[in-house]
Parts: sequence; structure tokens; C-alpha cells
Amino acid sequence: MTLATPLPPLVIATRESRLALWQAEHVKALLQAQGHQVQLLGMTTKGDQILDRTLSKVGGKGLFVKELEVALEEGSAHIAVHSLKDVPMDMPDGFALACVMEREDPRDAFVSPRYADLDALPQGAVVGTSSLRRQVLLQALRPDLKIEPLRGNLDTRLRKLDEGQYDAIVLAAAGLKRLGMTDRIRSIFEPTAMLPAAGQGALGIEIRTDRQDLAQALAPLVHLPTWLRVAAERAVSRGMGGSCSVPLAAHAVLDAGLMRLDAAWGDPEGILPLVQVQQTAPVSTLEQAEALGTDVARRLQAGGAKVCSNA
Ligand SMILES: NCc1[nH]cc(CCC(=O)O)c1CC(=O)O
Repeated sequence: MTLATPLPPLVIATRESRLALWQAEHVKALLQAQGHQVQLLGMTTKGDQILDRTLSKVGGKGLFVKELEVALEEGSAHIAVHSLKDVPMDMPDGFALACVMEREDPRDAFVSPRYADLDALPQGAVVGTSSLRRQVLLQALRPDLKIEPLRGNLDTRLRKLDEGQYDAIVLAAAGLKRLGMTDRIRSIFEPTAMLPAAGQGALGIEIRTDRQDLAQALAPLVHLPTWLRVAAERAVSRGMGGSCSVPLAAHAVLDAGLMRLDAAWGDPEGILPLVQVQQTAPVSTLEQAEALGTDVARRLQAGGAKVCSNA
């Protein structure tokens, strides 16, 4: 599409980690290919500043998006690019998810200088991750492992591994792939072994709801199959109490109009057993995807999972 009059530049609000900048540059390039002028506005969020504590203890999701929303509110930026995994289930009033882009690998990766995969780790080995989901799923696979907190951006986490603080670390394959560090991945966990987090590997673009013109500009970047999958996954999270800090996994695949949604819930107290649910339904609209996710959340609860309220 060629535009008769040049539009003012679109400003993308982004965090300044290497991964966030890669993601913002990716969106910038795609929008430029659509004929838009695009600039980046880099900013630091609370989630980037708090590096010494497990995120679930200091507020969880939302820590990475708040400052970007302030920029949208003030008009210093027009769109915000997020890893969907970090975006709260319900956007604050006045903000909306206008675009979900094609998903990168949603799986988790095993990274270690010495060991090829989880099975190769010796008894009692130290594995770094701060995700409650990964912690619970790893412990279910290997009760002997010592799981230690691991925070910081990707480079920091890899450095801590290289310094010998851990025998292995587990993180999202998507981040490593985007930053060209695929060679650090020793093995990938299939979702059957470690079910991914809702939205993992997918990017979302947020706008102010009063800027529907921007939604139009973003429409060419939408990847509907990804949006349907993450809508179902996020509906599971919402049904389990939204953005609070519990070990929760939700992963959907879509094949010829049929969606299969897997979910797992772990007790934050570590007492109740893991609850797992799988459900399949025809899905071609966001409403159907969300209905499937809501159903799965109900079935998790029927299986003993507790809705949380510390959002
Ligand atoms: N919680 C931080 C975060 N948010 C998104 C990703 C990875 C990229 C993605 O899921 O799109 C990561 C790092 C990780 O979990 O290892």
C-alpha cells in the first residue's frame, strides 16, 4: 500500500534489554516494509531494575509493561512491543492488544557447558531458573535436582552459567534463537516433558484503545493462528486467577482448524500434586479459542487446582 500523504513517524516504546531491542527492531523493519516511518523509544522498566529477587515475589507480570504504557498514555510513543508471556491477562483500561505476531519456538531450552540434556545431569546437580513453572516441572522430572534462582537478562543468565554458578540453566528457546545464540542450546524440552508458559515465544503489540487507526496499521503483522493459540493459553491463565504467581503452563497447537490445548497447574506451596488437563476443540475465532481456554481452566479447578487471588 502506498500512502498519499506521509504519516508522522510511528514511535515504538521498548525495554532496552538486547532481546527487547531485537523484538522492537523486528517490528520496526516489518512496519517500514509497509511504508511507515518508525522510531524506537527505549526505556527501563521495574522488571529490568529488580535483579536480586524472584519476580513472582515482587509483583510478577506487569513489571515489564507498566512504564511502556505510561509512554503510550503520554503520547511519547504509539505502540509497545512485548513478549506476550510478560503481558498481564487483562490489559489496563484504555489499552488493548492490537496485534499478535507469528510465534517463534514456544519451547524451553536446556543450556549447559557440560551436559547434553536433563538426563545427563548427575544426582543433585544445580539448575538455574526463576520461573515457578519450570521449577515445578523440572522437579517433577528430576526430584533430586537443586533448583536455584536465576534472574537477569539473557546475557546475564548465560554469564552466571559460564561462571560456574549452575550445572545447567533452563530458559525460553525463543530468546536464544532471536539473539542468534541457538548454538548455546544443548537440547529442547518437548512440551510433553515441559509444558511451555502461556504466550511463550509470541510477540504482542499494545496500543491505546482510542487509537484504532494504529490497529489498522498493524493488521498486516497479525498472525491469526498464533493469536488463536495464545488467546486459548491466556484464557487458561485468566481462568486461574489472572496474572498472579503460580506455576502454570498452557500450550495450544492448531492443526487444520482443530486446537489441542494442554495445561498444567502446580501448587505454589508444593503440597498438592500437579494437575494436568488436555482438551481438543474446533477453533477458528478468538471467541472459540478463549472458550476452550476457559473450559480448560475450569477442568484444572475440578482436578484440584486452586484459583489464585494475589494478582
Ligand atoms: N520472563 C522473561 C522473558 N520473557 C520472554 C522471554 C523469552 C522470549 C519469549 O517467550 O518470547 C523471557 C526469557 C525467558 O523466559 O527465558
